[in-house]
Amino acid sequence: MKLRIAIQKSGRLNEDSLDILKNCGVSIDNGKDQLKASARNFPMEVFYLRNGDIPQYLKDGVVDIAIIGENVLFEKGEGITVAEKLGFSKCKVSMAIPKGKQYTSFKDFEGKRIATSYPNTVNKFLEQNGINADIHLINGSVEIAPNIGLADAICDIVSSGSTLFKNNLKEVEVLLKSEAVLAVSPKIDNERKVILDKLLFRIQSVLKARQSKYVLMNVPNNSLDTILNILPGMRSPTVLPLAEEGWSSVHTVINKDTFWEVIDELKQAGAEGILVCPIEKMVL
Ligand SMILES: Nc1ncnc2c1ncn2[C@@H]1O[C@H](COP(=O)(O)OP(=O)(O)OP(=O)(O)O)[C@@H](O)[C@H]1O
Ligand SMILES: O=P(O)(O)OC[C@H]1O[C@H](OP(=O)(O)OP(=O)(O)O)[C@H](O)[C@@H]1O
Ligand SMILES: [Mg+2]
Repeated sequence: MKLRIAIQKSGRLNEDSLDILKNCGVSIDNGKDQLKASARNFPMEVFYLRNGDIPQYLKDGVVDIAIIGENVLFEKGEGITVAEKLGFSKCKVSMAIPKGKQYTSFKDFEGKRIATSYPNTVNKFLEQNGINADIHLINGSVEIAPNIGLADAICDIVSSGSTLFKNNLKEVEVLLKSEAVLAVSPKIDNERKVILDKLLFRIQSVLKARQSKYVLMNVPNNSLDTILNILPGMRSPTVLPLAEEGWSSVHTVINKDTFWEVIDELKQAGAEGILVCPIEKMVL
C-alpha cells in the first residue's frame, strides 16, 4: 500500500515541494521527464502534475494528497481539506485596475469587464457584494488585458507587485491570501491515512525546525540570571561551565521571528561569542 502524492510538475511550487519531501527523509528517484516516481524509503508514489489539474485528481481520489497553492483550492477545491500550511509560495489573489483610473469601492466593478484565470474566485467576490460584471477567462499573462483593451480590470496573483507595476496597474482589492499547503483527498482510505500521519509528523518537525535557530553563547556567571530571563528556550536553556573560571556556555533554541531582538538583548546583558546554527528537525 502506497500513499499517492501529487506535486507540481514544473513551476513555482516544484522545487520547494521536492525540498520539503527530501527534508522529511523521503528519497525520490527523480527522472526529469518522469510523470510518476516511487520513493525509495517511504511507502509513497509521486505524481508530477499541473497545479491547476490537481484538485480534480484529489476529488476523484486518483491521488491521496498534494502540495498545492491554497488559491487553487479556493477556486476549485470543494471537499478537499488542508492538513498543513507549508509556509512557501506566499501570494495574494487581488483585483487590479489601470493606475490612472479612480477607485472608490467595489461598486466601481459594476458593469465592467474583468479578466482572470480565477473565475470562481471572482464570481464569489462579485456575488458577495451584489455586483454584476463580465468575467473574461484568460489562462496566463492576465495583467496585459487592460492594456490591449480586453478588460477594465483584472484579478490575478500578486506577490512583489512588480508585474502589476510593469503593466501600469494598481491593486485595489485583496480577495484572498495564499501559500502552499498539503491538501488531502476526501476519498483517502484508512490505511493510507496512517501513512499520511507518519508523513505529517515529519513535515511538522521540519516546519518547526525552519522556524527556529540553535544558539550558543558564552556568559559571565554574574550575568547568568539576567540572560536566562531573556531566553525563551524549548524547556529550559542548557548551562555548561567553561574551562575558564567564572564563565558558562549557554545553549538554547530561539524563534527566527524574535531572533534579532533577543540577540540584541543578550549582547547588552553581557553574552559573548554568540553562535547561531540552523536546526534540521525538531521533534517535540
Ligand atoms: N508570483 C508568485 N509569488 C508567489 N507565489 C506564486 C506566484 N505566482 C504563483 N504563485 C503560487 O504558486 C502556484 C503555482 O504557480 P505557477 O505559476 O507555477 O503555476 P500555474 O501556472 O498556476 O499552474 P500549472 O502548474 O497548472 O501551470 C500558484 O497557484 C500560487 O499559489
Ligand atoms: O507580484 P509579482 O511578484 O510580480 O508576481 C505576480 C505574477 O506571478 C505570477 O505569474 P508567473 O510568473 O508565475 O507567470 P505565469 O503567468 O506564466 O504563471 C502571477 O500570475 C503574476 O503574473
Ligand atoms: Mg504563474
